[in-house]
Amino acid sequence: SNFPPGPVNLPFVGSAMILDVRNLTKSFATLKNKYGDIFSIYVGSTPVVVLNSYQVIKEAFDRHEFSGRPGNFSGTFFQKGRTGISTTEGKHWKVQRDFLENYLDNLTGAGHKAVEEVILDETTDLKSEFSKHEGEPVSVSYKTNISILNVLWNVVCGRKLHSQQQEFQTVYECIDKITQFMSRAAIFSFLPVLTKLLPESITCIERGRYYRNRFHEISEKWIQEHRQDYRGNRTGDLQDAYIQRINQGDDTFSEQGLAAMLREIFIIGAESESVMMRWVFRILSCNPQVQKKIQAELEAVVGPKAQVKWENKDDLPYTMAAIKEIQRYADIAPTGLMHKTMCDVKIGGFTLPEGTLVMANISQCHRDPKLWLKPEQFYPEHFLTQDNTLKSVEELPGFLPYGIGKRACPGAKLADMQIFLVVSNLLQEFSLSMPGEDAGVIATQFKSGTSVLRNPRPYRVVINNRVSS
Ligand code: HEM
Repeated sequence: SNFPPGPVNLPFVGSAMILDVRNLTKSFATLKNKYGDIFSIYVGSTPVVVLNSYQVIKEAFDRHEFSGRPGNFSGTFFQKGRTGISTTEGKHWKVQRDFLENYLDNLTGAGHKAVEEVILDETTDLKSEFSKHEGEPVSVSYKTNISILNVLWNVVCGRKLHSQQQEFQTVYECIDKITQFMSRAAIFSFLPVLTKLLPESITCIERGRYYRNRFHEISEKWIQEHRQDYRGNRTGDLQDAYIQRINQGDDTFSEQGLAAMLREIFIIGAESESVMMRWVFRILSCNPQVQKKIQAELEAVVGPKAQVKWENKDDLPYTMAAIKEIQRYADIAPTGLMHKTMCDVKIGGFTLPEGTLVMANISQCHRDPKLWLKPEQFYPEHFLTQDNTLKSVEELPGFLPYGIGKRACPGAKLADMQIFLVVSNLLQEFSLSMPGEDAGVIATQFKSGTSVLRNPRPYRVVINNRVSS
């Protein structure tokens, strides 16, 4: 009876008639004006509570009571059930998540040199690929995806794969097809009956299942190979560290759990990084003045030839501000992943029963005129103080590219490091521009959806060597 208010719930379609499903955040803005920061909508017959301001999102997601996860169709489909981190909750989720978070914190913290070397190595390969196509309009996705996959491969398997190798190509194809399928299938979480009613040509479930099964076989094969290599005294990569926990008999650690974690890293991690890099290249190529400022700063601080290192970031406030502004402006996960209440909870004067689905309107935070001077524009100065130093996290409420609280992305530091090293080292050598016929409109392919990443509209970029041009 004390449930958050919202628009009318119609049989079968829920609130769909009044929501613009291709631009959910626009509909949420209208509903926020009518109902306030906390309201509810119905997706099919399922109520979903939507949180619409930084304050309520932070208040909720910092609390364990909001750390549940619904067993949604896409997540459980690709994992063949609820396993790993993103689809589990309670003790299993906490232990598995702590393991990944600690592992990645160590990797990107004091001992970050090893992973930095791997990223820099990939950046060098990327630069030589770009050199081959100087002056031509090119699509950068495939090339950047190779370096993203190779870095993740190194983290989990301790080795690099050549992009020409069959195994690499198979993994690439599986990730591509599975993520495409999951984004299309998000609606089945709320209307599972559609999987029975619609023909395969629309649901594509058979195809999704085929790639899902192939990826399961591959992840299980990696573990068998690692097991055969492992002598109990090597803690080089993530699999070694995880196998050590299995051998110790630690609760919730198993080969199946490791396989699920590997799939999650490659599906959630690689795809998020890939989408973010697509925005990086698009936004930078449309903003030559910002590139010039980054290049001037790099030249003054690091010099024209020396490789930019992670430790340089503290002396490069403008470069860091531009990268953060890309993350805000791109707003790749407008509603993040859905949460669920673990018990009956109270928030903002409302009562949410145990098991209520909760969605954060992250776009609202990234576009809030109370938090950002020019919310609809790309403006790196959002992240700088008046003295041109980088603002601290405390000065940036509403900046949530990785979510917030108990479920915030455990891969954030690794992704930040990779974006910084790629952007800074590339811009030192190259400038990015738009092909002549490109009008420079920065737009999304689809405005937004539920648990779906926002991609930029397909584009090409011209890469010019700064010395030769
Ligand atoms: C630019 C890159 C990335 C972005 C923007 C991003 C963003 C996000 C967001 C918004 C969430 C949902 C948070 C929530 O549920 O409230 C999330 C969850 C997650 N991310 Fe990332 N992510 C990125 C890269 C990565 C990488 C590289 C990895 C792994 C190495 C990773 C692994 C995960 C996992 C396992 C979860 C689920 C956490 C949980 O349920 O406790 N992500 N990410």
